[in-house]
Amino acid sequence: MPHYAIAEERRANELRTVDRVCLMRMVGAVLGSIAIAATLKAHGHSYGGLVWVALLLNLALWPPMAWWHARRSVTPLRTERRQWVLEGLFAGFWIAATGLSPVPGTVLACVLLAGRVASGAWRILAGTLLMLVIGLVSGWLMLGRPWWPDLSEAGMRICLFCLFTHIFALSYMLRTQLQQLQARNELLQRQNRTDAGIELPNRRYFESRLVQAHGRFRLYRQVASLLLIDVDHFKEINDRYGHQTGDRILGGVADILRATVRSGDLPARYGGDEFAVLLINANRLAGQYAAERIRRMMAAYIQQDGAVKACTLSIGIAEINTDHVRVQDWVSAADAALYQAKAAGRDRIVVG
Ligand SMILES: Nc1nc2c(ncn2[C@@H]2O[C@H](COP(=O)(O)OP(=O)(O)OP(=O)(O)O)[C@@H](O)[C@H]2O)c(=O)[nH]1
Repeated sequence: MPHYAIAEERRANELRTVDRVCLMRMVGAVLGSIAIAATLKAHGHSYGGLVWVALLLNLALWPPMAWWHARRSVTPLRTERRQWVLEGLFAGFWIAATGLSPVPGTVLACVLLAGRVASGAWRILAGTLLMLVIGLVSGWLMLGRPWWPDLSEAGMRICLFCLFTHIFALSYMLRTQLQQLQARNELLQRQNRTDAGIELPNRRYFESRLVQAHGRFRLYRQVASLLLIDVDHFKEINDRYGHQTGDRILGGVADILRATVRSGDLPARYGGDEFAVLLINANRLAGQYAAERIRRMMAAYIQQDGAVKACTLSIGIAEINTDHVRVQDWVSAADAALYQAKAAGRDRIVVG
């Protein structure tokens, strides 16, 4: 992937995170404002209207402003983290404004800190806590040291409702994120074991399955056969008809392999113009039938495609046996059979 594409993908990921954070910020701002309003309504007459205006601005302006600022930034996540720290100041102020009342204070602290803890950004968390203390102390002094330890039952209920809703919303968001991460992980795993050109399993994955089949034979004597398949004179096909035609023929071989094997078996691209098939519960005779089917289908495909005059396959087969102490011994046996098929004139099957 070119460098600029990686940078673009990273930015797109960061913007998605900014959107998610903004959503949680809006939820937190609404719930926090409800808890603050419930407390102010009971105690905050001394402040006058200014504190309500500040609350309204904090609720209505801050989340969209923070979102807009982060999205416009060259480094959206870094900007977002700075905003997280700044929010500590706001929360500290509101904890002071609610007279250090423990219940709304807990709601505000939870709304502020839970997301930071979930993201594991410990330095940001430390910065946020510092700002919270600064906001709390300066706000408390500025507002005349309000001290309202008691809260009405109705206020308490509202605050508990806000706390519950926030925990619920955060859990739901984390669950959604986890699901997306799992889906992405599965996609990466699939890509990691697939040959991108022709959508067949790649050699690395194939070899891991060979190891399993070898282990099952040694433990339970479960028989298996390995087919190594090579396109004959493929270099000539490339040279004569061009690489695009060559690629199409390789795609055709892949389709044939996919169509021939049973569900438990595994076809793979072994490298270049070489393919492999692992046949589970198949002895050499079953392997030979499968190989013949593949050769017949290849002949039909070449005739139907019409792009090249002739293109054949050589196939070496090895059924696993007790001489194959290592997996490599089994592969070497199939390789030797393939070599014999080539040496004997190609377009044939040799059972090792
Ligand atoms: N078009 C195309 N060609 C490929 C690809 N991978 C490998 N090749 C070509 O496949 C050819 C393989 O040639 P060899 O295996 O050396 O020999 P061959 O011509 O097939 O002859 P024999 O195997 O001896 O019958 C090389 O020319 C590679 O460049 C691919 O993905 N697409």
